[in-house]
Amino acid sequence: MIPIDDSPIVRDGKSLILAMDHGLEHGPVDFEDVPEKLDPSTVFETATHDAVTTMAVQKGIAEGYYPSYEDDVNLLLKLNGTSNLWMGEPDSAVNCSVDYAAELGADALGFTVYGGSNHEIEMVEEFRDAQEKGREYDLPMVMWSYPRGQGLKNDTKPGTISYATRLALELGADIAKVKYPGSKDAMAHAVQCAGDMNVVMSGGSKTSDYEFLSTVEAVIDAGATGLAVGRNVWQREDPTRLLDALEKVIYEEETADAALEQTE
Ligand SMILES: O=P(O)(O)OC[C@H]1O[C@](O)(COP(=O)(O)O)[C@@H](O)[C@@H]1O
Repeated sequence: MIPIDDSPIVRDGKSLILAMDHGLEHGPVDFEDVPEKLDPSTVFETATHDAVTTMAVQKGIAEGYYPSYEDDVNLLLKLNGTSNLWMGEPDSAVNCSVDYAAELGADALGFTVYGGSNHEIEMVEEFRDAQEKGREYDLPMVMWSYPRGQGLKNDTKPGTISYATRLALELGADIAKVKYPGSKDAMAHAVQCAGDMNVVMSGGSKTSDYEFLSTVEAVIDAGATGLAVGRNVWQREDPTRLLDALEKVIYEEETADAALEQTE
């Protein structure tokens, strides 16, 4: 773990990572209700909001669109990723080198590790190479720490999420991105297992404003340092309004109710 409070992807100790790698991970299905968002520029525009500390994309999106936004958006280059067409045990191809991510202007790196998969050993070794190379550029490493595989029937169980944050700490991540384990207490334990490393919650599929903000409130109360979110922001008709509210809950530690009231 390196000190990351001065990193551009951290604001007052917190982070809001806007993720838009879904075209690879899930396919065009996530854009069915918002076809205009198939144009990555629309999501880069959303990422210019002050609440967003960085935007996470794959190499092709960074190459094609980041040059127009490099003054206004911090780039998190997701180094690996897999399509939903892959039917084997969870695995993720390394799609971009750290050198090339740095050349593209990355401020941070992202890497998925599916602990518990039959491919865990190779993924962890690939993570090792990326993490150590990233240190040469002072690039913080965000681990998408997603225990998943044949042996894991429930990948959001409290014990599993606590294992996910601990695994990220021990392998040298600077931020662990994990699923919500279902309660504030379980999240607090996952944060405790991470030591001094930052922990952010993964957004998940779109829910109501109140439901989403209440979960974020619980996560911040539990000591997590923010969010890595995609669909719950850019699938909304008015992402700016939700980001205004998220800004209040994450950085000002306001309640979901207060944040919603102020952004109506
Ligand atoms: O593997 P899963 O659970 O389907 O989700 C993967 C997606 O979730 C994210 O980690 C976060 O995005 P969401 O907030 O939309 O869930 C993306 O980076 C990624 O594409």
